[in-house]
This record gives sequence, structure tokens and C-alpha cells, in this order.
Amino acid sequence: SPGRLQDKKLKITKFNCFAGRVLCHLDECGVEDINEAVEQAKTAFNIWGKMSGMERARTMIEAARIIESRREEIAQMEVINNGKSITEARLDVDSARLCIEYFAGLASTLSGQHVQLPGGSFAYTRREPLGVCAGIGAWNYPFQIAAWKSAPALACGNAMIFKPSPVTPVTAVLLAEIYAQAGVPQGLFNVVQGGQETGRILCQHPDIAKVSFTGSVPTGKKVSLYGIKPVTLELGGKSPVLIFSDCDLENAVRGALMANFLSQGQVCSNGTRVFVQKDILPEFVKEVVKRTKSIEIGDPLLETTRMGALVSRPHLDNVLSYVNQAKKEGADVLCGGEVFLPSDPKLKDGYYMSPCVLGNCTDEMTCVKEEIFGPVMSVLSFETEEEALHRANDTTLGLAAGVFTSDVRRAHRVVEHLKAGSCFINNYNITPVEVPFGGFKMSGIGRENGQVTVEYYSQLKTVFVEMGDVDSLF
Ligand SMILES: NC(=O)c1ccc[n+]([C@@H]2O[C@H](COP(=O)([O-])OP(=O)(O)OC[C@H]3O[C@@H](n4cnc5c(N)ncnc54)[C@H](O)[C@@H]3O)[C@@H](O)[C@H]2O)c1
Ligand SMILES: O=CCc1c[nH]cn1
Repeated sequence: SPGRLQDKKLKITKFNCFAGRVLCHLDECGVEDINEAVEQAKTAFNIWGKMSGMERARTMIEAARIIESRREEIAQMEVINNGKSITEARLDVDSARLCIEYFAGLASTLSGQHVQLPGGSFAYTRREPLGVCAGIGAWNYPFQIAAWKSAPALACGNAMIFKPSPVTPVTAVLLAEIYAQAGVPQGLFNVVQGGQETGRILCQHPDIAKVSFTGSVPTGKKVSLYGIKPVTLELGGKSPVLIFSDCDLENAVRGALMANFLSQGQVCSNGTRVFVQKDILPEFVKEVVKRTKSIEIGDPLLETTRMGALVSRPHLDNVLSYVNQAKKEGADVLCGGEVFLPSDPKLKDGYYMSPCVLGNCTDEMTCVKEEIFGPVMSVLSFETEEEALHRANDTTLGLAAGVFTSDVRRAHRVVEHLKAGSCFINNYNITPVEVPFGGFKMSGIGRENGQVTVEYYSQLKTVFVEMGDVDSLF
């Protein structure tokens, strides 16, 4: 309601990441707005939660169809929202659509179990929705995260109130429009805008049954303490990629680039610690540096661009400060790591930098220990499999890990010992919606995508049915 929002004092200023200009101002939602969204969601849930899975699926499939028909418009809006290249933004829109299609397919499969008990009695289980769920998004995949959270929530019969990051507030609103156009009950998927205070109010609301959060470890810790309600936490990473000398080098180089430079390096699962077996290190580094230097940086709306702008000026400054710190600690900047000025004068205030490869890295360096969340790859060398595994696992995080080798036995032996929720063999950073995604250790709790996610958006009710008399002890 615009009338209500105009009363709010706190404002979000959204910048266009690739030109550095003010894009819009938004009012932060407060208690009243959130109460209103929750009331609407409860009303919608009373309708949606009672529908059959097939009925819900039909509406969700319509939402997926609308996304497909608006693909280019959403992708262009995501470029303005986030700064990533149009090529990647289109893939994000596709992933959002596929996720909605996938969970629409699962909606009618939700079922329980029948258990026979003595004397003809029996019990059965029912998988029931939780109610009104909160989704909190990070800024790196704004549209996709909103879909990855809402699709399983809605498929299981829940309502969702979604709060995007204030850094990228725009495209989640398009998803709300699309669900409404597809015919979900009014308020079933609503968007509230704001930062940490809005997020806190939303998560702590007594009628919010579950929180699904994507963001940093420190914020995730706060969210996990908000109350006795189920939480899914998709947090940060500092993931390792192990490149053995028996690998297909061409694929290992491609994999290392995919592990570091998608979305300007702003990907939670990025494999930023690249461990390379000593005997192939010179060859690997030469090829990685050559290809990194040839990455086309600039206007993210151009088809030829492969790296757009980082998400904000403060974030760019932070990433550059990590590169400086790495230099001070003895790493070699093999390429990049500098502010990039596009030739188009309209883009001169955008947040661009050249992708960076750091050589001569050691495990103690800040660039190897901390999540930089920018286009900075740290290359380390190792000699034995045992050593590489020990060093790869020597972190409090455990989101993802990769291994490149042609030895099938080594590949499976290594992933068995890697302490990470998503492991890749001879590839990196693919996220098909049919498979679960999520972290070990401090990288998170729970999973997104795949069949298992149904368990995180529903609750199991057990019903005991007595067919005889009550055998009372009294
Ligand atoms: N594992 C994953 O799937 C995944 C995906 C994307 C990003 N990430 C992680 O997210 C981080 C970058 O994103 P970010 O900077 O937006 O993270 P962030 O933790 O700063 O913010 C995430 C969201 O939480 C909200 N928030 C902040 N304080 C809150 C509070 N006290 N209560 C409730 N909500 C609050 C923010 O407004 C934002 O919407 C990185 O660490 C990255 O690894 C993880
Ligand atoms: O950023 C981490 C991986 C991901 C992609 N989409 C949502 N999360």
C-alpha cells in the first residue's frame, strides 16, 4: 500500500551497479507492513494449503510459463539490479523457471506412510504444510534465490513472505507479480523491502512458521537464534578445488574459471582455493592467466560481455583491499585485481574490476582463509593426495568442493573425504534444480532443491487409529 509506505522514514537507495547512478528509492517495511503481509499470507494459506498438489501444480506451471515468456525482460532487469552479464542473468531466469517447474511436479507426490499395528490397528503419516514461511535473500542471485525458496514452499502448500537484499530489491517484485498473474491467492507470495531490521522483524514474527535464509555466516548465526522455528541456512564458503596431475588440463582450467569468475566472483559455492599438483602447476597457471586476461569486462547488457560490474562501490573497495592485503602477505598478482574503466563514458562510475589470479599463495594468507566474494582466485600447490585433502578440509566452512582427475577411483576416494555439502567431479558450479544444494559445517543447515527440500517445507503428522478397545491399565 503506497499510502502506508510513504509514512516510513527509512529509505533504501538503489544504485544501478553498472553505471553507478541512483536507480530508485524505496521505503523500508516496518512492523505495520509486515503485520499486513502476514495477515494476507494467512488468508491466502487457508485457501492454498487446502488445495490438492495437482491444483497447486497447475498454477505454478502457469507461473513458469509466464517467466519463460518474460525471460528477456526479467534478465535485463536483473542486470540493472545486480550488475551481472546478460548471458548469466538469462541462465538465472531459466534456473528460476526450472525450479518452479520441478517443484510443481513434486507437489502431487507429497504423501505419507501406512504402518500396520497389532489387532488390525494402524497408523499413517501425513505431510502437512508449515504455514507462512519467510524467505530472506542475498544480493548475488536475486531473482533465482526468490524462486529457489518460493517454489518448494508453495509446492508444499505454504505461503511465503520474501525479503530481498536491500542492495538488489527489484526483481523479487517481478516474481510476486508473476505468481499473482498465474492465479495464486492474493498475498500468497508477498515481497517486503528493507535491511536487517525488516529482516529481524519478519523472522521474529510469531506467525512466521519457518525461515529460509541465504546470506553471510554472521547474519545466519543471528537468524538461527530468533526462536524455535525451523530454519534453512544457505551461508558462505571458502571452497577448495583439487587439481591432480592426471587430470584433463583443458577441463581443469575451464573448471577453475567457472569456480571463480561467474557473477563477478560473487558466488557462495566458488572454489577460490585452487590446489594444483606441483608437477602441472606452471602449465596450469600459464593457461589460467591467459584465459583470465581475455575475459571481456564491461557493459553487462552486451552479448559479448562475460564479466559485468560488482554489486556496489563498498563491495568493490572491499574486494580490492583483499588483493592489496594478499600482495602485502607475499602473494603474486599474476593478473588483474585492479579497477577497470570501460571505454563507454556512461559506464565510468560503475563498479568494475579486472579478474585476478593470485599465485604463490599459502594456507595462512588472508586471501586463502576468508571469503572475498569477488573475482579473485588463489592458486596453491600440493604434492600428495593426503596433503591436499587435509589442507582442503582445514576450514570452518564446507559449502562445496571440486576434484579434477582422470582416475575414477581417486575421484570417488577424494570426494568421500571432502567435508563439503556439494562436491563436483571434473566440473564446477553447476546447480541443476533436481539435486540438493547446501553446506556442511558453518556453511549452513538444510538443503535447497532436489526432493529432500520437501522435508524442509512441510511437517509430518502421525495418526494412530485404534480398531479394537482401549487396553487401559486403570
Ligand atoms: N549458500 C548459498 O546458497 C548462498 C547463496 C548466495 C549468497 N550466499 C552468501 O551470502 C553472503 C553475501 O550476501 P549478503 O552480503 O547479502 O549477506 P548478508 O548476510 O549481509 O544479508 C543477507 C540478507 O539478510 C538480511 N539481513 C541482514 N541482517 C539481518 C538480520 N539481523 N535478520 C534478518 N535478516 C537480516 C539482509 O538484508 C539480506 O537480505 C556471502 O557470504 C555468500 O557466500 C550464500
Ligand atoms: O551463490 C550461491 C549459489 C547459488 C546460486 N543461486 C542461489 N545460490
